[in-house]
Amino acid sequence: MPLHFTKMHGAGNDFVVLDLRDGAPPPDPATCARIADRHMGVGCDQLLTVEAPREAGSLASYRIWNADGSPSGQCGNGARCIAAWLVRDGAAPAQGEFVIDSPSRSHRVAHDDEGGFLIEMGTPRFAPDEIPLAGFLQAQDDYAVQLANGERIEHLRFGAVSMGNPHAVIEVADVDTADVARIGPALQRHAAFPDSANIGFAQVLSPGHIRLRVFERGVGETLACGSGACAAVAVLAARGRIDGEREVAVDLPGGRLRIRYDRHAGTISMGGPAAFVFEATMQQQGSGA
Ligand SMILES: N[C@H](CCC[C@H](N)C(=O)O)C(=O)O
Repeated sequence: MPLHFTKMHGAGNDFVVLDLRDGAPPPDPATCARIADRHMGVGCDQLLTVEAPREAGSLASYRIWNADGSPSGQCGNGARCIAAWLVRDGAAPAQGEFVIDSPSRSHRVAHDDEGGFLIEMGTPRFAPDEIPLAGFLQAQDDYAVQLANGERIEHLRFGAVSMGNPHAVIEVADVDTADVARIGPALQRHAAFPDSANIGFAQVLSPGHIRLRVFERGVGETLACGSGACAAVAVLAARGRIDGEREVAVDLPGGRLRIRYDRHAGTISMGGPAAFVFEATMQQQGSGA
């Protein structure tokens, strides 16, 4: 049965969006992975489904599957693309605010003045059992684990937080030379992260400006990670390395996201772009594809 989809991206983090508001079941994880495959399928970092609202006052809900078929509780760039998709569909207002809900919480959405969206991303959770982070009882600004690096053992320091999905944040002197491809998967596989994690590598340029690269759970390094940008600001603000009270510019390889951490309310909001790339219909691949 042909499958209609919309290809979108948020700062280069790309998505296949399916409209399942009629109640049709989402593709199983193996089919999600086949759709996400950049050679045998459409190709995307995540697959997003638009579904009926789960919370009162919400216009729609969305769910998230990574390129390997694994589900996630949050996708910041995906939230902006779902918002843009609903506005273009006429299901959300072209001005003013509205609410959508992800697997982890409801999100108030507003239009920004650059054609993108501001998304309330919720409260960062630092307690180890909320991340989850194993082997630590109390929330810390700084954790340390040992990683095997060939014959050597290296000590890695990081911050950790949940934005509805698990994140580690490693502060580096220069994101361009950070060993993302080795340290990212090694820390994901560490016993400290029983559900794996998205691994951010953050370089502080000033109290209001950071650079970030993210090795995402279920994908690998992406051009941008919205929840990762929120996680980096939360961890760095908790350490006093940036001024979370004002808007922080987070420059990722695919573009800039604007993050504000209201320490009094304890909530984080994210602003950034959402782009449509194409609409298409794919033949549902049978077995052997
Ligand atoms: N890989 C993430 C989901 C997508 C997050 C990212 N694309 C974003 O914009 O937040 C996870 O497994 O938790």
